[in-house]
Amino acid sequence: MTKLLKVHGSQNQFFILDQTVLKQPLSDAELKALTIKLTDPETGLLGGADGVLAISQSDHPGVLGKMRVINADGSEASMCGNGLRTVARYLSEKTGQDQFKVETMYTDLQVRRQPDFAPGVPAMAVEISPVKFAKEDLPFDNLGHERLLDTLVPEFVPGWKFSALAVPNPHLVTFIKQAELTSPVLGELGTYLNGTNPYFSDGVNVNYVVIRGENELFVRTFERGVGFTNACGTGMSASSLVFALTHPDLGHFNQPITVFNPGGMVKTILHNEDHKYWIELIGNATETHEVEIAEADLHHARVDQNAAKITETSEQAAYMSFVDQLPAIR
Ligand SMILES: N[C@@H](CCC[C@H](N)C(=O)O)C(=O)O
Repeated sequence: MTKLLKVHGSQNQFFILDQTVLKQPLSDAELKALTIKLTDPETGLLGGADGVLAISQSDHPGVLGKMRVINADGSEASMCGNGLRTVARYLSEKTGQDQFKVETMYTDLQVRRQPDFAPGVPAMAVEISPVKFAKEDLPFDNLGHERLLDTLVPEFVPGWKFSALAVPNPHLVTFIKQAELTSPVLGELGTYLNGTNPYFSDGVNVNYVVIRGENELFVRTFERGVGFTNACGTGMSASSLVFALTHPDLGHFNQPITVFNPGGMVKTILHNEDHKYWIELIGNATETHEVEIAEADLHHARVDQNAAKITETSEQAAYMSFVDQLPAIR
């Protein structure tokens, strides 16, 4: 039997699959098929998830493992901030190390264990980088701009300003009013830019941001390959940076920024070193269930609830106590 973990960062939910413990690692096609099946809210396990985080060995010196991010629709993302925290915790507990690097699609990222966010809520800090604004790095096209930074884009929503950045997965950030958080426009724009469209050929994660005060935001994200999620770690990191660049009176570098989201809260810290931006993302890394399943079932994307042995941890109860004491997160 093989063990999968059901995990979340701000209730952005994933299954962790450690390919290094399998007799035969899943091929890319098997991984895609398994992800689509496992994450489906109807046919998946435990109500599905937003993606699968697959861990394999890294051959980079001093790096403890490699993380691949497979979105619920089977597409692959270059990074996942909430997911990286949970993979970092898993590798930390597997190896007994508290500070190390994890390989991701484009770069090796620093991670480190943090004091618990709240009683029973383990936390990790992860590096989000590199950060790029050029249109080729997202990519986007046909907008008449080389980059978007608080730029009116009437093609998206008349009167709304947008910023575009890769961290390194692609993000759009727009500041909206609290009352607009429930507008149908949010889902319509996310769906449009992640379907066939002349602007973002590879799709884009769309972050709707409400400024709550000094160093304080609320972010709702429509994720590429998924749809609306409870939270997006790279999205909250990208939104924090755009906040400080466009509202320097309210958003500050080198100080914790509190970012509320529909699934909870994280902290971000913005850095500008040698003219390069990077962001520290700090938040929970919660393991809610262990799933024991036959390796053959993983290879054949058979995720029958009855054929898997599922054990719940006590961590979700602790996480919900933490969320319950947060100021309104909607
Ligand atoms: N939820 C993630 C981002 C996952 C990838 C995203 N859907 C993409 O395709 O870029 C996060 O926490 O960063």
